[in-house]
Amino acid sequence: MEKKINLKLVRDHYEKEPAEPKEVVYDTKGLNLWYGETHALKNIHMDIREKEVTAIIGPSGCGKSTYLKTLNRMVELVPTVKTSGEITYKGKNILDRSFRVEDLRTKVGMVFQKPNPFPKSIYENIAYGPKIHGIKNKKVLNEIVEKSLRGAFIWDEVKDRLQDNAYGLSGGQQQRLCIARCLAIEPNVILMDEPTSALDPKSTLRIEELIQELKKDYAIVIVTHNMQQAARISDKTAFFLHGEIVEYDKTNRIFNHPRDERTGDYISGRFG
Ligand SMILES: Nc1ncnc2c1ncn2[C@@H]1O[C@H](COP(=O)(O)OP(=O)(O)OP(=O)(O)O)[C@@H](O)[C@H]1O
Repeated sequence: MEKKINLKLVRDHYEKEPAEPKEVVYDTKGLNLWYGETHALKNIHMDIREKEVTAIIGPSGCGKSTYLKTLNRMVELVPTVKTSGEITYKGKNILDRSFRVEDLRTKVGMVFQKPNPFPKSIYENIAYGPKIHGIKNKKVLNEIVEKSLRGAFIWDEVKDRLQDNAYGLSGGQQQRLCIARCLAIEPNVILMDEPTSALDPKSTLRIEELIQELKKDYAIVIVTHNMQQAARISDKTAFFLHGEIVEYDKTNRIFNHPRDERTGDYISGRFG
């Protein structure tokens, strides 16, 4: 017997899927990157949107960190690096030599695997960036420090010890301090390279909660080896393998209905 399709149900289903209204912050088109002879990124196409968490997953050496460091041009610190293709940030090609890297660094903050506070007071860690950008007024600096520490969920823990050295904080606190340091420059994007891999489960959970808050205001790109973390906190996931993107889609889709067998094998732990 012929099975009738209920068109109303089909329409309702698609209408529930919101169109993508969010602005594209980064658009990567045909990006290739070489470290000398090593072809580390191959024909990458990927857009990154505001107010979303984009996770990058894949086995060791597949190019995740390289891609992240290309987004703020940190990768150029390696002298043998060559690129082709383009990455536009708000419509401008950041790989173009005429694009001033300083302009990018004020809009794009980065958090690393190991917390890396400066060997200075908690207060100075936050005030440092704004001071470099010319803010001298003590009252304004105080406000920025408080707002940034509050934004990174760490104000209550440090408000009575702002002049203490940041090295006296726990690892999880140091990582939230580093996130607060990013917020102080009022970025649009926060890049995170395995930000919880050096933290205990409780501190990890706090950072994950913080990421969920931050995405209301920022585009967040996170490299993670932790599949549960990617599934819990990201809106979109890109699966990298041998320098290529195998699949890039909504996180739900990647984890529940991957289109490529290799994606399914990786997320279910069959390799990597
Ligand atoms: N500074 C460098 N000089 C030469 N080759 C490099 C350099 N950094 C990375 N590579 C190479 O580029 C490829 C991608 O490395 P990348 O660090 O981006 O991978 P990854 O997916 O982030 O790995 P992991 O999960 O282990 O951090 C690897 O083959 C790596 O050996």
